[in-house]
Amino acid sequence: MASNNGRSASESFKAQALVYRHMFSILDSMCLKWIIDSHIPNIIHDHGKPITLLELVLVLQIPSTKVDRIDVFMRYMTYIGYFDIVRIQDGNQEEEKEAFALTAASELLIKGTENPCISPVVEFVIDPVHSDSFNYLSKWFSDENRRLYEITLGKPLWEYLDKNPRLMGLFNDAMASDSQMIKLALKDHHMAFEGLETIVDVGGGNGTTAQIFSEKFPALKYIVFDLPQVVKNLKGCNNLSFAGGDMFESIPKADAILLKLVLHNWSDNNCIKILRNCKDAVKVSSKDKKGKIIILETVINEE
Ligand SMILES: C[S@@+](CC[C@H](N)C(=O)[O-])C[C@H]1O[C@@H](n2cnc3c(N)ncnc32)[C@H](O)[C@@H]1O
Ligand SMILES: O=c1cc(-c2ccc(O)cc2)oc2c(O)c(O)ccc12
Repeated sequence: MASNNGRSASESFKAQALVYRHMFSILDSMCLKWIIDSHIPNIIHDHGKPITLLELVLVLQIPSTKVDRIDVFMRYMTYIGYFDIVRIQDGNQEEEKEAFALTAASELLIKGTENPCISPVVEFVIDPVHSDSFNYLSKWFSDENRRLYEITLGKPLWEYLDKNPRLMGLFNDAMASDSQMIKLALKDHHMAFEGLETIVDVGGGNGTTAQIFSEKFPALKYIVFDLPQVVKNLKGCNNLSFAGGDMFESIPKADAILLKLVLHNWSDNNCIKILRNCKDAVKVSSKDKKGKIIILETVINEE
Protein backbone atom coordinates (compact mmCIF):
# COMPACT_ATOMS: atom_id res chain seq x y z
CA MET A 1 0.00 0.00 0.00
CA ALA A 2 1.33 3.49 -0.93
CA SER A 3 2.21 5.52 2.11
CA ASN A 4 2.54 9.24 2.71
CA ASN A 5 5.02 10.42 5.36
CA GLY A 6 4.65 7.02 6.94
CA ARG A 7 0.86 7.42 7.27
CA SER A 8 -1.63 4.88 6.03
CA ALA A 9 -3.72 5.71 2.95
CA SER A 10 -6.82 5.74 5.16
CA GLU A 11 -5.26 8.32 7.48
CA SER A 12 -4.25 10.49 4.48
CA PHE A 13 -7.74 10.31 2.96
CA LYS A 14 -9.25 11.39 6.29
CA ALA A 15 -6.75 14.27 6.35
CA GLN A 16 -7.67 15.19 2.77
CA ALA A 17 -11.34 15.22 3.77
CA LEU A 18 -10.51 17.58 6.65
CA VAL A 19 -8.66 19.99 4.35
CA TYR A 20 -11.44 19.89 1.75
CA ARG A 21 -14.07 20.41 4.44
CA HIS A 22 -12.36 23.63 5.51
CA MET A 23 -11.65 24.68 1.92
CA PHE A 24 -15.33 24.33 1.01
CA SER A 25 -16.63 25.74 4.28
CA ILE A 26 -16.59 29.14 2.55
CA LEU A 27 -19.69 27.75 0.78
CA ASP A 28 -21.41 27.41 4.17
CA SER A 29 -20.99 31.17 4.61
CA MET A 30 -22.16 31.84 1.06
CA CYS A 31 -25.22 29.59 1.42
CA LEU A 32 -26.03 31.36 4.67
CA LYS A 33 -25.83 34.66 2.76
CA TRP A 34 -28.03 33.13 0.02
CA ILE A 35 -30.87 32.16 2.36
CA ILE A 36 -30.81 35.65 3.91
CA ASP A 37 -30.61 37.45 0.53
CA SER A 38 -33.53 35.31 -0.71
CA HIS A 39 -35.51 35.92 2.51
CA ILE A 40 -36.10 32.17 2.93
CA PRO A 41 -36.44 32.30 6.76
CA ASN A 42 -39.08 35.05 6.36
CA ILE A 43 -40.84 33.12 3.59
CA ILE A 44 -41.19 30.01 5.79
CA HIS A 45 -42.19 32.15 8.79
CA ASP A 46 -44.87 33.97 6.74
CA HIS A 47 -46.06 30.65 5.32
CA GLY A 48 -47.04 29.72 8.88
CA LYS A 49 -46.06 26.05 8.53
CA PRO A 50 -43.27 24.00 6.94
CA ILE A 51 -42.96 24.73 3.22
CA THR A 52 -42.64 22.22 0.39
CA LEU A 53 -40.04 22.66 -2.32
CA LEU A 54 -42.72 23.53 -4.90
CA GLU A 55 -44.31 26.14 -2.64
CA LEU A 56 -40.88 27.64 -1.98
CA VAL A 57 -39.83 27.87 -5.64
CA LEU A 58 -43.18 29.49 -6.48
CA VAL A 59 -42.57 32.25 -3.92
CA LEU A 60 -38.93 32.62 -4.98
CA GLN A 61 -39.96 32.67 -8.66
CA ILE A 62 -37.12 30.34 -9.55
CA PRO A 63 -36.74 29.37 -13.23
CA SER A 64 -37.66 25.73 -13.79
CA THR A 65 -34.06 24.99 -14.84
CA LYS A 66 -32.89 25.75 -11.29
CA VAL A 67 -35.58 23.98 -9.22
CA ASP A 68 -33.51 20.86 -8.62
CA ARG A 69 -30.58 23.06 -7.53
CA ILE A 70 -32.79 24.74 -4.90
CA ASP A 71 -33.61 21.27 -3.63
CA VAL A 72 -29.90 20.46 -3.29
CA PHE A 73 -29.10 23.75 -1.55
CA MET A 74 -32.06 23.47 0.83
CA ARG A 75 -31.02 19.93 1.71
CA TYR A 76 -27.46 21.10 2.31
CA MET A 77 -28.72 23.92 4.57
CA THR A 78 -30.80 21.29 6.38
CA TYR A 79 -27.71 19.14 6.82
CA ILE A 80 -25.78 22.04 8.42
CA GLY A 81 -28.63 22.93 10.79
CA TYR A 82 -30.72 25.70 9.23
CA PHE A 83 -33.84 23.69 8.39
CA ASP A 84 -35.55 20.49 9.45
CA ILE A 85 -37.15 18.25 6.86
CA VAL A 86 -40.55 17.15 8.16
CA ARG A 87 -43.36 15.14 6.57
CA ILE A 88 -46.68 16.94 6.09
CA GLN A 89 -50.09 16.05 4.68
CA ASP A 90 -50.43 17.68 1.25
CA GLY A 91 -53.88 19.35 1.01
CA ASN A 92 -56.73 16.87 0.62
CA GLN A 93 -54.44 14.20 -0.74
CA GLU A 94 -53.61 11.14 1.31
CA GLU A 95 -49.99 11.36 0.32
CA GLU A 96 -47.41 12.86 2.68
CA LYS A 97 -44.82 15.30 1.36
CA GLU A 98 -41.49 16.54 2.63
CA ALA A 99 -41.39 20.14 3.77
CA PHE A 100 -38.74 22.48 5.17
CA ALA A 101 -39.25 23.81 8.71
CA LEU A 102 -37.31 26.52 10.52
CA THR A 103 -34.78 25.59 13.21
CA ALA A 104 -33.54 27.70 16.16
CA ALA A 105 -30.73 28.99 13.87
CA SER A 106 -32.91 30.06 10.94
CA GLU A 107 -35.44 31.62 13.35
CA LEU A 108 -32.64 34.02 14.31
CA LEU A 109 -32.49 35.13 10.65
CA ILE A 110 -36.16 36.24 10.41
CA LYS A 111 -36.33 39.99 9.86
CA GLY A 112 -39.00 42.40 11.03
CA THR A 113 -40.51 40.67 14.07
CA GLU A 114 -40.06 41.55 17.74
CA ASN A 115 -37.69 38.60 18.22
CA PRO A 116 -33.90 39.03 17.95
CA CYS A 117 -32.56 38.78 14.37
CA ILE A 118 -28.85 38.44 13.63
CA SER A 119 -29.04 38.54 9.81
CA PRO A 120 -27.38 42.00 9.77
CA VAL A 121 -24.27 40.53 11.49
CA VAL A 122 -24.02 37.94 8.71
CA GLU A 123 -24.58 40.60 6.04
CA PHE A 124 -21.77 42.78 7.40
CA VAL A 125 -19.26 40.02 8.10
CA ILE A 126 -19.76 38.37 4.69
CA ASP A 127 -19.97 41.63 2.72
CA PRO A 128 -17.22 41.39 0.05
CA VAL A 129 -15.56 44.68 1.07
CA HIS A 130 -15.28 43.49 4.67
CA SER A 131 -14.59 39.78 4.17
CA ASP A 132 -11.95 40.37 1.48
CA SER A 133 -9.63 41.51 4.29
CA PHE A 134 -9.46 37.91 5.55
CA ASN A 135 -7.55 36.99 2.37
CA TYR A 136 -4.58 38.97 3.66
CA LEU A 137 -3.80 37.42 7.05
CA SER A 138 -0.26 36.42 6.03
CA LYS A 139 0.43 39.99 4.85
CA TRP A 140 -0.86 41.24 8.21
CA PHE A 141 1.42 38.85 10.13
CA SER A 142 4.48 40.03 8.22
CA ASP A 143 3.66 43.70 8.89
CA GLU A 144 5.13 44.95 12.17
CA ASN A 145 2.59 47.59 13.16
CA ARG A 146 -0.38 47.95 10.87
CA ARG A 147 -3.73 46.39 11.79
CA LEU A 148 -5.48 44.20 9.21
CA TYR A 149 -7.91 46.83 7.95
CA GLU A 150 -5.12 49.39 7.63
CA ILE A 151 -3.44 47.00 5.20
CA THR A 152 -6.54 46.02 3.26
CA LEU A 153 -8.69 49.18 3.40
CA GLY A 154 -5.81 51.68 3.66
CA LYS A 155 -7.02 53.03 7.03
CA PRO A 156 -8.46 51.85 10.38
CA LEU A 157 -11.91 50.28 9.95
CA TRP A 158 -13.59 53.12 11.90
CA GLU A 159 -12.15 55.74 9.51
CA TYR A 160 -13.09 53.65 6.49
CA LEU A 161 -16.68 53.27 7.73
CA ASP A 162 -16.88 57.02 8.31
CA LYS A 163 -16.27 57.55 4.56
CA ASN A 164 -18.45 54.66 3.37
CA PRO A 165 -22.11 55.16 4.40
CA ARG A 166 -23.27 51.83 2.92
CA LEU A 167 -20.81 49.78 4.96
CA MET A 168 -21.30 52.03 8.01
CA GLY A 169 -25.04 51.26 7.79
CA LEU A 170 -24.31 47.52 7.62
CA PHE A 171 -21.86 47.74 10.56
CA ASN A 172 -24.26 49.71 12.77
CA ASP A 173 -27.11 47.34 11.94
CA ALA A 174 -24.81 44.36 12.67
CA MET A 175 -23.78 45.65 16.09
CA ALA A 176 -27.36 46.69 16.89
CA SER A 177 -28.75 43.29 16.00
CA ASP A 178 -26.02 41.50 17.97
CA SER A 179 -27.02 43.67 20.94
CA GLN A 180 -30.64 42.52 20.67
CA MET A 181 -29.45 39.11 21.85
CA ILE A 182 -28.49 40.72 25.18
CA LYS A 183 -32.17 41.09 25.99
CA LEU A 184 -32.32 37.32 26.42
CA ALA A 185 -29.42 37.38 28.91
CA LEU A 186 -30.74 40.38 30.85
CA LYS A 187 -33.83 38.42 31.83
CA ASP A 188 -31.79 36.22 34.19
CA HIS A 189 -28.79 38.42 35.01
CA HIS A 190 -30.31 41.73 36.06
CA MET A 191 -28.57 41.42 39.47
CA ALA A 192 -25.30 42.46 37.75
CA PHE A 193 -26.76 45.97 37.38
CA GLU A 194 -28.46 46.34 40.74
CA GLY A 195 -27.10 49.16 42.93
CA LEU A 196 -25.40 50.95 40.02
CA GLU A 197 -26.09 54.62 39.30
CA THR A 198 -23.79 55.33 36.34
CA ILE A 199 -22.35 53.16 33.61
CA VAL A 200 -19.99 53.93 30.71
CA ASP A 201 -20.33 51.80 27.57
CA VAL A 202 -16.75 51.93 26.32
CA GLY A 203 -16.59 51.51 22.54
CA GLY A 204 -20.39 51.74 22.68
CA GLY A 205 -20.75 52.76 19.01
CA ASN A 206 -24.07 54.42 18.20
CA GLY A 207 -25.57 53.58 21.59
CA THR A 208 -27.87 50.69 20.70
CA THR A 209 -26.60 48.49 23.52
CA ALA A 210 -26.92 51.32 26.04
CA GLN A 211 -30.45 51.94 24.78
CA ILE A 212 -31.38 48.30 25.44
CA PHE A 213 -29.95 48.50 28.97
CA SER A 214 -31.68 51.82 29.61
CA GLU A 215 -35.06 50.31 28.70
CA LYS A 216 -34.43 47.52 31.21
CA PHE A 217 -32.84 49.73 33.92
CA PRO A 218 -34.30 53.25 33.42
CA ALA A 219 -32.88 54.63 36.68
CA LEU A 220 -29.27 54.13 35.46
CA LYS A 221 -27.32 56.99 33.85
CA TYR A 222 -25.51 55.86 30.67
CA ILE A 223 -22.52 57.40 28.97
CA VAL A 224 -21.74 55.97 25.53
CA PHE A 225 -18.03 56.52 25.01
CA ASP A 226 -16.48 56.05 21.57
CA LEU A 227 -14.07 57.71 19.14
CA PRO A 228 -14.94 61.37 18.45
CA GLN A 229 -15.78 60.69 14.78
CA VAL A 230 -18.20 57.90 15.80
CA VAL A 231 -20.24 59.95 18.30
CA LYS A 232 -19.87 63.41 16.72
CA ASN A 233 -23.43 63.62 15.31
CA LEU A 234 -25.22 61.52 17.93
CA LYS A 235 -27.73 63.11 20.28
CA GLY A 236 -28.38 61.77 23.76
CA CYS A 237 -31.74 61.65 25.51
CA ASN A 238 -33.00 61.53 29.10
CA ASN A 239 -30.50 59.34 30.93
CA LEU A 240 -28.21 58.59 27.94
CA SER A 241 -25.39 60.82 26.74
CA PHE A 242 -22.49 60.46 24.31
CA ALA A 243 -18.84 61.28 24.98
CA GLY A 244 -16.02 61.26 22.42
CA GLY A 245 -12.48 60.22 23.33
CA ASP A 246 -9.83 57.53 23.18
CA MET A 247 -10.07 54.59 25.60
CA PHE A 248 -6.25 54.32 25.48
CA GLU A 249 -6.05 57.83 26.97
CA SER A 250 -8.79 57.95 29.59
CA ILE A 251 -12.34 56.85 30.21
CA PRO A 252 -15.16 58.85 31.88
CA LYS A 253 -15.72 57.99 35.56
CA ALA A 254 -18.66 55.76 36.53
CA ASP A 255 -19.80 53.00 38.90
CA ALA A 256 -19.45 50.45 36.14
CA ILE A 257 -17.91 49.98 32.72
CA LEU A 258 -19.37 47.92 29.92
CA LEU A 259 -17.07 46.47 27.25
CA LYS A 260 -19.04 44.68 24.54
CA LEU A 261 -17.13 43.26 21.57
CA VAL A 262 -14.26 45.66 22.20
CA LEU A 263 -11.45 43.60 23.75
CA HIS A 264 -11.50 41.00 20.95
CA ASN A 265 -10.17 43.66 18.57
CA TRP A 266 -6.95 44.21 20.48
CA SER A 267 -3.72 42.45 21.43
CA ASP A 268 -3.22 41.32 25.04
CA ASN A 269 -0.99 44.34 25.76
CA ASN A 270 -3.60 46.75 24.40
CA CYS A 271 -6.35 44.94 26.38
CA ILE A 272 -4.28 45.48 29.55
CA LYS A 273 -4.05 49.21 28.74
CA ILE A 274 -7.81 49.44 28.17
CA LEU A 275 -8.59 47.47 31.35
CA ARG A 276 -6.19 49.64 33.42
CA ASN A 277 -8.03 52.75 32.20
CA CYS A 278 -11.36 51.06 33.03
CA LYS A 279 -10.08 50.27 36.51
CA ASP A 280 -9.03 53.92 37.00
CA ALA A 281 -12.46 55.07 35.84
CA VAL A 282 -14.41 52.91 38.30
CA LYS A 283 -11.91 53.25 41.16
CA VAL A 284 -12.43 56.97 41.65
CA SER A 285 -16.18 57.08 41.35
CA SER A 286 -17.32 53.87 42.99
CA LYS A 287 -18.99 54.05 46.37
CA ASP A 288 -18.87 51.04 48.68
CA LYS A 289 -18.24 47.98 46.50
CA LYS A 290 -20.29 49.04 43.51
CA GLY A 291 -17.54 49.38 40.92
CA LYS A 292 -17.39 46.71 38.28
CA ILE A 293 -16.32 46.03 34.72
CA ILE A 294 -18.78 44.01 32.67
CA ILE A 295 -17.26 42.27 29.66
CA LEU A 296 -19.44 40.81 26.92
CA GLU A 297 -17.45 38.61 24.53
CA THR A 298 -17.57 35.27 22.81
CA VAL A 299 -16.10 32.63 25.10
CA ILE A 300 -14.36 29.61 23.65
CA ASN A 301 -15.10 26.57 25.74
CA GLU A 302 -11.94 24.58 25.26
CA GLU A 303 -13.56 21.42 26.60
C1 LIG B 1 -16.90 45.99 17.40
S1 LIG B 1 -17.42 47.59 17.81
C2 LIG B 1 -18.43 47.27 19.23
C3 LIG B 1 -19.56 48.26 19.33
C4 LIG B 1 -20.50 48.04 20.52
N1 LIG B 1 -19.81 47.87 21.77
C5 LIG B 1 -21.45 46.90 20.26
O1 LIG B 1 -21.21 45.79 20.71
O2 LIG B 1 -22.43 47.10 19.54
C6 LIG B 1 -15.96 48.30 18.56
C7 LIG B 1 -16.13 49.76 18.92
O3 LIG B 1 -14.90 50.23 19.51
C8 LIG B 1 -14.74 51.59 19.11
N2 LIG B 1 -13.36 52.01 19.30
C9 LIG B 1 -12.28 51.65 18.57
N3 LIG B 1 -11.16 52.24 19.03
C10 LIG B 1 -11.55 53.01 20.08
C11 LIG B 1 -10.84 53.88 20.98
N4 LIG B 1 -9.54 54.05 20.87
N5 LIG B 1 -11.53 54.51 21.95
C12 LIG B 1 -12.88 54.34 22.06
N6 LIG B 1 -13.61 53.52 21.25
C13 LIG B 1 -12.96 52.87 20.27
C14 LIG B 1 -15.19 51.56 17.65
O4 LIG B 1 -15.47 52.84 17.13
C15 LIG B 1 -16.39 50.64 17.71
O5 LIG B 1 -17.60 51.36 17.91
O1 LIG C 1 -17.35 41.73 11.49
C1 LIG C 1 -17.27 41.85 12.72
C2 LIG C 1 -18.04 41.06 13.58
C3 LIG C 1 -17.89 41.19 14.94
C4 LIG C 1 -18.69 40.39 15.83
C5 LIG C 1 -20.05 40.40 15.75
C6 LIG C 1 -20.81 39.67 16.63
C7 LIG C 1 -20.18 38.92 17.61
O2 LIG C 1 -20.95 38.21 18.51
C8 LIG C 1 -18.81 38.90 17.71
C9 LIG C 1 -18.07 39.64 16.81
O3 LIG C 1 -17.02 42.06 15.48
C10 LIG C 1 -16.29 42.85 14.65
C11 LIG C 1 -15.40 43.78 15.21
O4 LIG C 1 -15.25 43.86 16.53
C12 LIG C 1 -14.67 44.62 14.38
O5 LIG C 1 -13.84 45.50 14.96
C13 LIG C 1 -14.78 44.54 13.02
C14 LIG C 1 -15.62 43.64 12.45
C15 LIG C 1 -16.39 42.78 13.26
